[in-house]
Amino acid sequence: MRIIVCENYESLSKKAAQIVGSQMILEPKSVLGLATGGTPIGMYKNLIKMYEEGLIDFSKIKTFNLDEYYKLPIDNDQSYHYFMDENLFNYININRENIYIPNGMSDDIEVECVSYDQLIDNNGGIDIQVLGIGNNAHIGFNEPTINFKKGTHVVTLDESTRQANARFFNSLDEVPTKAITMGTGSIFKSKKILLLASGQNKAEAIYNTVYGKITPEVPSSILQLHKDVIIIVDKEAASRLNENDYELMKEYTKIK
Ligand SMILES: N[C@@H]1[C@@H](O)[C@H](O)[C@@H](COP(=O)(O)O)O[C@@H]1O
Repeated sequence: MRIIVCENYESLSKKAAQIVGSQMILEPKSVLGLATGGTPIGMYKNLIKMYEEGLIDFSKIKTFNLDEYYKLPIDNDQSYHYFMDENLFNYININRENIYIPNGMSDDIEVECVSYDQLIDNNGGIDIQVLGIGNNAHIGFNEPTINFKKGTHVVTLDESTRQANARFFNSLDEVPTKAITMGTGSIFKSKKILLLASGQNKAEAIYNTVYGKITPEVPSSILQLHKDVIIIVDKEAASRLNENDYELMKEYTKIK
């Protein structure tokens, strides 16, 4: 596990985009695993900027998103399909056929789950998976539970997750109660994992991710066993980590 602590959210976002961008430059046919939530928005802004400057090209890139709400129409402005269009896909030269997001509207959700994992495998697996983290240490929508789920599945959202995500909806009642998510197993199979966290409210989840017991009650703790994980956090999210365990990236605050 490599931990990079950035001065603030802005430098964290730049650093994350540089890591994803360098993967794309080295392998223009990369398969990217993408995340939603507030945290990766800054990284997406930086990737769009890098694309506009001609540094990176999405024409041969494939993307797989982690999750989607269950039975929320994709044209709803809170769906993750909508989020991805608004925050990345509408501004880059990605081929729409290369975008994969779980279909929470599927009439046969079991088939949807199995085929999503097969699609990832058939495309050679994910080269770099971007993750945010919930306050309760969920990754994707893998909530704290009694066993790590292997593949893509439907999950009932924790009340705390619904409350945290209610800020994007008009009211808590509108937040779906279920979601479809890649399993911790599907996430773990990614060749490289980039976990992003910003703010004091993520400090405990990051502490438990790095030092905690590996348990499905802290879904992100499984990352301790992965061979290539980079955690990028700002100072607030890193506030409970031991300084000897991380690299401080002061210089990234100076990049324009
Ligand atoms: N399913 C997403 C997660 O993938 C994300 O990591 C989490 C944290 O979101 P935020 O970055 O807004 O704190 O929110 C949602 O629950």
